[in-house]
Amino acid sequence: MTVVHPHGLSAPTLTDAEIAGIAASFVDARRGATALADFPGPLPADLATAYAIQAAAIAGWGDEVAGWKVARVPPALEERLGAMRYIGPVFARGIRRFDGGDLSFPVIPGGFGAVEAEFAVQVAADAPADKLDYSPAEAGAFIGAVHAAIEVAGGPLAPVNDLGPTAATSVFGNNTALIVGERVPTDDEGGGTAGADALRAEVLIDGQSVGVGSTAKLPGGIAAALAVALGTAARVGRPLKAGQWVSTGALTGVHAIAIGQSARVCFTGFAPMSGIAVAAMPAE
Ligand SMILES: C=C/C=C(\O)C(=O)O
Repeated sequence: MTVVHPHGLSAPTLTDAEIAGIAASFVDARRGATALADFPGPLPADLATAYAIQAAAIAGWGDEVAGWKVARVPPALEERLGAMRYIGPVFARGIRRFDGGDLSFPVIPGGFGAVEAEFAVQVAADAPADKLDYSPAEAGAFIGAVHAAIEVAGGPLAPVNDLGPTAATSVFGNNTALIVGERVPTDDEGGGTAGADALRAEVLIDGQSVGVGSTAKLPGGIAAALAVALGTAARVGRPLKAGQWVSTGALTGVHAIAIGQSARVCFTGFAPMSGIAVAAMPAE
């Protein structure tokens, strides 16, 4: 497996052989839809090493990166990791448009699966490769549209959430899929987020409410999350492209879901998005 050191980050603290071995384990497990009971090598101590593993796994997976998920670093770990958020790839084959019908949420048996109510931004313009830091105001210029969305989080690594953000970043960012729902109207049909900020989201699992929330749960709001995606994607050598999607973080929490359970994700005034968690199939 090819290992490259992302040019915009500090040098990884694991060897190239360790990075390649861990990435290969993640690619094999995802391809075979088989679970991993533990991290398949030394757990990275820092996000730069986790991104090097993620980059090798992306290269080994072989699908187009069509967007990124942005996730929170738990506040207690922010200082040690030097970040409030991390990102992970959303692959082209993992993006689905909600058409009003029943959904399915793939979960690897024995792995980890979760659903999250999120807003997904469609990127308005190609980002420059050499700009590595963005303010939320600068990021706002890249917002083409905002849609209600569901992140299907998870993957093969069962204890991913206990192991923390370096594990989640390494294992494809702990993302399985992104379901893009209705577009949120804005006054100018451009890049404003006021329409999204006014909405409330709720997630129900097996008919029971497990969380309510809004963009008030996103520190700095949608534009701040997008700023992290813009900067970090450039740092790992994959600057955002027009048309890509960025899911901007959990509005109501990370809601674990087991195969056979149902989830319903509701945004104020929008048609609910409902589906069942199903066993992920091995990739062809
Ligand atoms: C399991 C993933 C976590 C997120 O997606 C988040 O914090 O938004």
